[in-house]
Amino acid sequence: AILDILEFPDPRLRTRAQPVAEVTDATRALLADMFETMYAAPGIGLAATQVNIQQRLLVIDVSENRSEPLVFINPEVTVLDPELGEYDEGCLSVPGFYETVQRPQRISVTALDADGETFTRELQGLLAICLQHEIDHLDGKLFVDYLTPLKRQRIRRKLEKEHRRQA
Ligand SMILES: O=C(O)C[C@@H](Cc1ccccc1)C(=O)SCC(=O)c1ccccc1
Ligand SMILES: [Zn+2]
Repeated sequence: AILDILEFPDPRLRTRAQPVAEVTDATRALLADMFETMYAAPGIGLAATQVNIQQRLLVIDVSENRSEPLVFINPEVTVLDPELGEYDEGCLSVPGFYETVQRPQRISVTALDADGETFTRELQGLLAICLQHEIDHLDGKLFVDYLTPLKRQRIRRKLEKEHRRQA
């Protein structure tokens, strides 16, 4: 099913998600809905917080032909190279805005997969950037938090106006 994506400044986007205690069939059903929702948006990532599920799980597919789905449950990141890279990030919860954000370029991640198996993987480039963006969502953080207060306020005002118009 395609799930509703919460939009900034919805306060529910600011909650800190809880660790997944056990990966069950219900977890896998949620992951399937999140992939369907992400591909339909379209997006290259989606965190459970964005669909108002406060669990530490996320999906990513940065491949050109949308054929490399990745699942990260209870992800833990360590920075391998502190050098920062810039990328014009977008966010399905902040539709229509792309802003430059700096993040570490090379990281290692340890997480559970959809079978509940632990894995560790080194990531770089867009995949590393996207994973950090998704983990921020699980911590109640949005990419607009890295912008100046003035830019963030302008984006909030434009989206609030859009939401009023749709009401
Ligand atoms: O809100 C999200 O988490 C999804 C977001 C992920 C992301 C994009 C860029 C940098 C970091 C994280 C998006 O997917 S926004 C849409 C987007 O970037 C895109 C959509 C279709 C094709 C390619 C990119
Ligand atoms: Zn986002």
